Amino acid sequence: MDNVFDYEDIQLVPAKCIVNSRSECDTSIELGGHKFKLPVVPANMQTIIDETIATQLAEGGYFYIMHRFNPEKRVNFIKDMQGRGLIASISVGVKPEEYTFVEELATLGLTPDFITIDIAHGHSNAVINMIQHIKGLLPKSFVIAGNVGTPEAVRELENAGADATKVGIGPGKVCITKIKTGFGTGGWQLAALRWCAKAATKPIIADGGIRTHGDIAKSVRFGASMVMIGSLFAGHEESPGNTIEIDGKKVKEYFGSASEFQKGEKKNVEGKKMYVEHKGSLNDTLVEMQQDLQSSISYAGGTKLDAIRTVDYVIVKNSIFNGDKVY
Ligand SMILES: NC(=O)C1=CN([C@@H]2O[C@H](COP(=O)(O)OP(=O)(O)OC[C@H]3O[C@@H](n4cnc5c(N)ncnc54)[C@H](OP(=O)(O)O)[C@@H]3O)[C@@H](O)[C@H]2O)C=CC1
Ligand SMILES: Nc1nc2c(ncn2[C@@H]2O[C@H](COP(=O)(O)O)[C@@H](O)[C@H]2O)c(=O)[nH]1
Repeated sequence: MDNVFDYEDIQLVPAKCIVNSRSECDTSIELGGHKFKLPVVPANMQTIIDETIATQLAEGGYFYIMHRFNPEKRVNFIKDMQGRGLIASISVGVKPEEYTFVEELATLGLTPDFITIDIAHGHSNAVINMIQHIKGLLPKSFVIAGNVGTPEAVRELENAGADATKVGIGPGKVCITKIKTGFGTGGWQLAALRWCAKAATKPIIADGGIRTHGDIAKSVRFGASMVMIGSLFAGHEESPGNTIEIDGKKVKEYFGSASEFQKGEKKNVEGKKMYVEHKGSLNDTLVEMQQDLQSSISYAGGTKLDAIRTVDYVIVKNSIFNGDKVY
């Protein structure tokens, strides 16, 4: 791979505007036969989403993926969501008990609309076997598999039956994989996304490294159908993390799914905890994201997300912000 770059190194080039108002621009996206308001999904992490937020998002027309860290709650969660006519979107791992869980769902006649296989190193037989297990027992569930960082991995997971793949090894804000292992797409996530998207025949979800709303448009430009975001969604009133005060300022915790705070032990730790500024309501952020993305579409010279996919771009090597703070 040559010519690597990340979000900060790229600017999209404006094209002639064809709308009179940004409100004419449509940010919606289709995934798995469902239409969602934004190509954005909050990370399936314990300090980002819980059952209440999942319900709020589904009712509001947004995509969501529930995390897998309260495994015993999943059956009732699926029943509850589908009982209300909402999509059921859950996560699984690859350990033996997760195979049993998928069998239990099939026996109960429960088909989640979306199942995400949430594993650090998704290019593995463990994930391929789980994709095949789910597809054998729950063929109507839309399976998202990951995480990966290479075209080979995308092809293998797609060939195994995955309906979408999730790209991003190590670019996350609370990730320490790159430091502890020396591997990953941290620092070149956007280029890795482009590399993977060229090989993909099914949707790609870009995961990790989004620091500004403009990064969502850049992800779409380089091949993402959907963008998974953790840190920008941390710290809201509704966010599950604990709130504390530091120097008189309210902050909320955000920790990695492979951190010792999640695992309850110091074994194979590849995540850390941080505190983020308290941000107000989640809905306000979603509305602002939508407005910013509508503006991106207008700069792309179109009325729909697809307009962004073909815009020109320039590489400006870390100079976009010219030393300024982002906000
Ligand atoms: N996107 C990213 O960059 C990363 C995300 N994470 C997140 O952390 C959470 C925990 O992930 P994960 O540890 O995979 O899940 P689990 O702790 O559920 O581990 C799943 C299984 O995979 C094995 N495993 C984990 N990592 C590797 C590896 N590098 N090579 C071989 N086998 C492995 C584990 O065994 P054993 O533990 O014995 O090795 C275990 O049997 C997930 O939510 C994941 O999304 C974690 C790191 C990177
Ligand atoms: N290496 C690790 N990556 C992790 C961990 N927990 C979550 N994640 C990944 O980060 C993104 C969110 O990234 P952000 O930049 O938007 O904050 C999330 O979706 C996971 O893929 C972890 O412990 N270690």
